[in-house]
Amino acid sequence: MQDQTTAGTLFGAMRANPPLVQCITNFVAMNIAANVMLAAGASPAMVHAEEEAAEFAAISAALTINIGTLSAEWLVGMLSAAQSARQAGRPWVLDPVAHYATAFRRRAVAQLLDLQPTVIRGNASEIIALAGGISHGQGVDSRDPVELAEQSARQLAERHGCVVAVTGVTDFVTDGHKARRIEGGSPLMPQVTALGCSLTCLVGAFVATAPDNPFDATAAALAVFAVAGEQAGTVADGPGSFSWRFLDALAALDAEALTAKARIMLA
Ligand SMILES: Nc1ncnc2c1ncn2[C@@H]1O[C@H](COP(=O)(O)OP(=O)(O)OP(=O)(O)O)[C@@H](O)[C@H]1O
Ligand SMILES: Cc1ncsc1CCO
Ligand SMILES: [Mg+2]
Repeated sequence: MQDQTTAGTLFGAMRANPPLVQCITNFVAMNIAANVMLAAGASPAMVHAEEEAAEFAAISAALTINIGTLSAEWLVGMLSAAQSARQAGRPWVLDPVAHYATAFRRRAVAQLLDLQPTVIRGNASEIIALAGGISHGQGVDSRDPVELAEQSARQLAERHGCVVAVTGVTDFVTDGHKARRIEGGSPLMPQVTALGCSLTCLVGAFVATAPDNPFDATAAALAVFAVAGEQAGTVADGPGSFSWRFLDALAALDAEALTAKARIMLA
């Protein structure tokens, strides 16, 4: 029950003081991720240009970087923003979308990892490949179960001194020592594009709220998605209505309901 209470408390604190989160995400995710952040109670800003990304990171409470639709220009902005966040002592979250697919992405992720993300959030195929394992991912879509990525996540967390979250049917989060599984969500979630990217932004909002406790902050963000996703899934007719019902469920969720409904298990 302690983890559920912590998640509820962090959610309440985040909503009471909406953090400014700089989200460098992809063209597909930008709109849905901003709406997810607003519904959850955070304050997102999609700022990526190389001319201003670093300056903006210095005034943001957290930064999130997602390489979904990477270009050379965007990569310059990402690297300078991550450097700036580090210098300012702010947490930052990496979403290594399909990093295994091309040499350009692999190089970009290696450069970003050198800048020590606070949290890495990916699907199972991304996390397995990032730890050096053989994954079956196809483009941005996972083709591996979360259970197979758990050991990779623990290795990555130890190697990079960060929190690693793997999402899928049951999510997994670890800091290399402790670990939790978060149950919930809906099979409709992977049918709607960019919900994982949106979750990465929400992890940014939670680590902004609890920068000294990225493990519990990440678990809380995963629990918010698990509870809202499960609620939306029970009433949705398909991916279209799931999309708006999920936003409504997020907006209606509060700290008490999260504490009562979150299923965060020791792993
Ligand atoms: N089959 C499933 N059942 C329940 N929840 C799921 C399922 N698949 C994914 N989710 C949930 O969907 C959310 C997004 O996770 P997912 O692993 O699909 O991210 P992703 O592959 O990075 O997505 P994208 O790249 O489209 O943004 C998480 O909250 C996760 O728990
Ligand atoms: C579909 C898609 N293509 C690049 S990024 C993205 C969003 C899901 O990761
Ligand atoms: Mg993804």
